[in-house]
Amino acid sequence: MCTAATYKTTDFYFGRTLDYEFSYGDEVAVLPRNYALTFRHMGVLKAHYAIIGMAYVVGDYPLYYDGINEKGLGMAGLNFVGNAVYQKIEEGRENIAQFEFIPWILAQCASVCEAREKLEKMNLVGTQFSEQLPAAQLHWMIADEKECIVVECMADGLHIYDNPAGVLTNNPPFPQQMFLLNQYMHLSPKQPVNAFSKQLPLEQYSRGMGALGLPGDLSSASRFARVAFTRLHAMSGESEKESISQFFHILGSVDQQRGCCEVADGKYEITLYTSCCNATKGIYYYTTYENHQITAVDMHRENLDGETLVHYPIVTGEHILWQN
Ligand SMILES: C[C@H](CCC(=O)NCCS(=O)(=O)O)[C@H]1CC[C@H]2[C@@H]3[C@H](O)C[C@@H]4C[C@H](O)CC[C@]4(C)[C@H]3C[C@H](O)[C@]12C
Repeated sequence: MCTAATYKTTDFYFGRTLDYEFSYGDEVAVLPRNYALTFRHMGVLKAHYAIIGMAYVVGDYPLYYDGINEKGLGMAGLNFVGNAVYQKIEEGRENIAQFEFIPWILAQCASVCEAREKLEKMNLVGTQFSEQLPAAQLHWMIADEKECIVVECMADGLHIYDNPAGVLTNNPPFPQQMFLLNQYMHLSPKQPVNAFSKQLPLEQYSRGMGALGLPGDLSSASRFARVAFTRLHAMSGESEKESISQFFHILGSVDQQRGCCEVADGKYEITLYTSCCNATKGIYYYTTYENHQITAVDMHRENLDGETLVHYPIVTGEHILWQN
C-alpha cells in the first residue's frame, strides 16, 4: 500500500509513503536540465525542468516513483492493481509509456494547469521498460500549491479528477474513495456532545472521542479516510522544520509496521520509506523503515545545468543521538 499527501504552510510540501514487501534499490535521483531524456515514442527532450525524486536507477535512467520539479510541481505513482489499463499506441497523439509518465510531466510542466494541457494530448501506453520490468499498474497524484489532481487510466480511458482531499492511496478508484468519506462526515477533532439520546446521561470518558469511528486498519480505503482526516486538520508553524515535522506526522498516521500486513507466507508489507518534498525549494526529505532520522537532498546543491544524473542511495540504519 502507499499513501500520498500535500501540505501547505509558507512553502508547498508533497510526499508519500512507499509500502511494499521489497525494495527495488531506491535512490534519490536529481535529473538536471540538460540530461537528454529519451522517450520510447516521442524522441529526445534535450532541455527541460530539473527534477528530484525517488527512483530505481537502471544504467543512468531514473525510473521515478515520485518527485518534484524546480517549478514546484509534484507527482507520485501508487499501485492501482486490477484497475490500471494502458492504451494502445495511437498515431498523432503523444504516446507515453507508463514508466515515462513522471519525467514527461515534471520535465515540461510548471503547474497542474500546464499538466492538464499535456494530459489532453497524451496517450498513456503499456510499453515495457524491459522484459524484466513490465508496466507497473499505477494511478498518480499531481499537485502544486494551488491544486491537486488524480490521473487514472482505466479500461474506459484516461480520467482526471480534482482532488480536494489532497491525498491518494490505492484501490478502489478515486471517485469511490471520495464517496466513502461521506460515511465519516460526523467525525471531528472536537469533543462530541451527546446527540444519541437526551434520556441517557452519556459522557466523554476520553480525549479524542470526536473521531471515534475513524478506521485504524491498513486497507487502502481506511488509510484514505485516516490520512484525509489527519491532513485536513493538521496544524503547524510555518517554518521549514515545523512544516516537515508535521508532514511526517501526517503520513505517520498510515505507517505500516512489519507483521501487520502479510502479503504471502512470511512476507510482510512495510513502509519502506516516507518522503516529504519541499516543492518550493527543491528539497527531498525522507525517512526509511530502519532510519527515522530525516535525511535530505537539495537539488539546488547540484549543478542543475548539467547533463548527467546524480543519484544517492538511500541512507539506511538507525542514527541514534546519544545524550550521555
Ligand atoms: C510498488 C510501488 C507501489 C507501492 C504501492 O502502491 N503499494 C501498495 C500495494 S497494494 O496495491 O495496496 O497491494 C510502485 C510505485 C512506483 C513503481 C515503480 C515505477 O513505476 C518505476 C518502474 C516502472 C516499471 O514499469 C516497473 C519497475 C518500476 C521501478 C516500478 C516498480 C513498482 O511498481 C513501484 C515501485
